[in-house]
This record gives sequence, C-alpha cells and structure tokens, in this order.
Amino acid sequence: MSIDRRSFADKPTLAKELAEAVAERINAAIAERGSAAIAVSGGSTPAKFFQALGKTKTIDWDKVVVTLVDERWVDETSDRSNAMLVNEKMLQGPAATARFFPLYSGGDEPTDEAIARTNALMADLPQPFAAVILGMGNDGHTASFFPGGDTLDAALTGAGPTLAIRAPGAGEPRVTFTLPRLLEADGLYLHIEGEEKANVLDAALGDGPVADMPIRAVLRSGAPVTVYWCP
Ligand SMILES: O=C(O)[C@H](O)[C@@H](O)[C@H](O)[C@H](O)COP(=O)(O)O
Repeated sequence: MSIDRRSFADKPTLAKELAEAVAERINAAIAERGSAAIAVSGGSTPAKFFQALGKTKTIDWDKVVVTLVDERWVDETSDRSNAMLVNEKMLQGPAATARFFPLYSGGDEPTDEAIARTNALMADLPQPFAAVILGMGNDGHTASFFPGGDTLDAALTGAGPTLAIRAPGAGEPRVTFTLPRLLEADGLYLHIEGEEKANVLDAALGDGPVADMPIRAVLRSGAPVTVYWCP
C-alpha cells in the first residue's frame, strides 16, 4: 500500500495545507495540459478546505472545472446538496470564474436517462483529474461506495464515469463517480478529521472484506493516497 498519513495540529491548518497541495496540482495540470479538473467530496468535513482553496489567487480559475466525487440526488436548493456547498464555500471570490459540472441532472430519481445526461456532461471534463479529494464516513464508505450499496460492485470496478447507487446508510439515492475514474488523478487525497475517523481508517487498513468497508478498495488499489488528518 502506498498510504502517506499526515497529521496537522488543527482544522484551519489542515484546510490551509490541503488547499496549498491541491492548488499546486491544479497549477501543474494547467501548465502541462492547459486546464484542470478537480473532484471534491461533500458532507460536513470539507467546508474550511473549500474556503481556503476558493480564496487562492495564484490559480487561473477560468481554466478550472470543479465537480463532485459523489452527490445526493437532490437539486441545488436542498441543504443536502453537495453542489450547493461547493458553490457557497468554494466558488466565490477568485474561484467564482471556475466552471462547475454538477452530478445531479434533474428529476426525483437517478434514472438511466438522468445518469446518461450526467455522463454526457462528464465527457467534457479535462482528464485526468488534477486532484481528487475523498472523505470517509464512520461506516467505512467513501464517495458513495456504501456498505450494502445496490450497485457497489459496479461502482468499484465500472468505467462509469458515474452511476446511481442506493444504500441503507445513504439517505437519498446517490450518484457517484466509479472508483476507476477517481483513480485517474494526478493526486489522490483522503481528508478526515477526529479520533473516530482515525480509528475507522486503522480498521480499514486491517484485514477484512471490501464490502464491509468499501474505502478498502481505494486503500488496496495501489494508487498513492495522501491522508490529511487532524484531531
Ligand atoms: O456526499 C457525501 O456524503 C460524501 O461525499 C461522502 O462520501 C462524505 O465524504 C462522507 O460521508 C464523510 O462525510 P462527513 O464529512 O460529513 O463526515
């Protein structure tokens, strides 16, 4: 495994350091390929990181596309929307000129047609991702790779780029990038905070089935993962 675990004193320090690392990846991708895409996670952890990254003036934001690792199947007016979180916390100030590619493509359910619309949009993403920033739940899920997910196998192995997934612990139906697509990244980061998540990561690094803790699929993929953690 190539897991680099980094610890930071507190949340603001972690947010600043992770924003700097991602900014470097974005700038390197723009220098090399003329544009950069990043995929970020939602949930409660990344707000400070989003704010720190969005304030970065050294990025040519109009060459950047921001998308999500996964999304709840809700529209952007829902307080459960990861898109709303990214818009409110990151795509302000200097980052307001970045383009945002939403995973939610309308309607009440992620039907095949809806996922086809999302996948058609994702065909225009600059590839590979300059950076992918994952989160992790206390049940060992990452992105929307939930234990018991109805399409978990396809989510971990399929070409996607995205698919629908439903799981007991997920709340709404979700849409998620598939793991092979997320691994196509210059930099892969796992952002977790608190003792409980450090313990969950320890457990995930131990033996046991991927289906019980799907983040194991990332950790066992062989792709270098940099973990950003603080208490
Ligand atoms: O939409 C989501 O819920 C996510 O992208 C998800 O994978 C998240 O990263 C984890 O659930 C951790 O969430 P917290 O940061 O809220 O603990």
